[in-house]
Amino acid sequence: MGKDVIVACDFSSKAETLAFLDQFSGRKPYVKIGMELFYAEGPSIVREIKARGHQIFLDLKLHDIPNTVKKAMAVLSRLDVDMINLHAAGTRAMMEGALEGVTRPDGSRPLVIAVTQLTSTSQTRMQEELLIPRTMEETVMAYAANAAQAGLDGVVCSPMEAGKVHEACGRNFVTVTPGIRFAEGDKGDQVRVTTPAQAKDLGSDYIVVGRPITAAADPVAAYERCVREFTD
Ligand SMILES: O=C(O)c1cc(=O)[nH]c(=O)n1[C@@H]1O[C@H](COP(=O)(O)O)[C@@H](O)[C@H]1O
Repeated sequence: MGKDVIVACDFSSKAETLAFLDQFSGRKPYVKIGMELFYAEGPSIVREIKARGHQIFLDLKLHDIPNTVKKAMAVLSRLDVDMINLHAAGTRAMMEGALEGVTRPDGSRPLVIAVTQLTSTSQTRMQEELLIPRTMEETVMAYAANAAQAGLDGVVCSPMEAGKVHEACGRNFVTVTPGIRFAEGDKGDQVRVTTPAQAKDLGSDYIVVGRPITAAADPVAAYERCVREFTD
């Protein structure tokens, strides 16, 4: 399962995104389309990038009452994406609704994964601002257990928690891990951060990498460095 680098295409226009992807010439990186690009361009950007031969993680982080999420997922299921996410904090009922909604009439569906605690959240902020009186690891593990119980395929977490998630939920339960920086890189707003090589050693299935690739002087070289560090 996995062992791939997903490139977060956090751009605000189709033109910028396609120009970015064109630099990869023959290569077809796994692409994440998030809120910025989806809100700017709508479903057509998903179809266009899919038609170019990329696998797509649609990252809209749904979080609402179960019925609303189920209906939204049913609409999104018409897009041929490979992975889609929602917030585990929406509870098991919401996650079960999402799974039902995203399953197409022929039984097929993308991988459905739940965001546990954002990689930009520290344990201190989680405890003091979100009033969750547990350790980060306990919280991520509890959310992962809920996601597994709801029938989801995996979670978004930091590489630091990936090993424990696999121990508790099984090797096939997918860990998708943002918060990736090169050793010399700037953390920016990320808090729970590792390098691609550390993510590999910690057992992540997929790493999600945005600015270390998109803002690099040579994005293709940065992508290739991620692939080398994560998969070699
Ligand atoms: O669901 C996500 O993809 C996600 C979850 C999370 O906990 N942390 C996180 O950074 N992300 C996304 O992963 C990407 C990370 O981007 P960079 O920080 O630029 O590498 C962004 O598109 C975030 O929206």
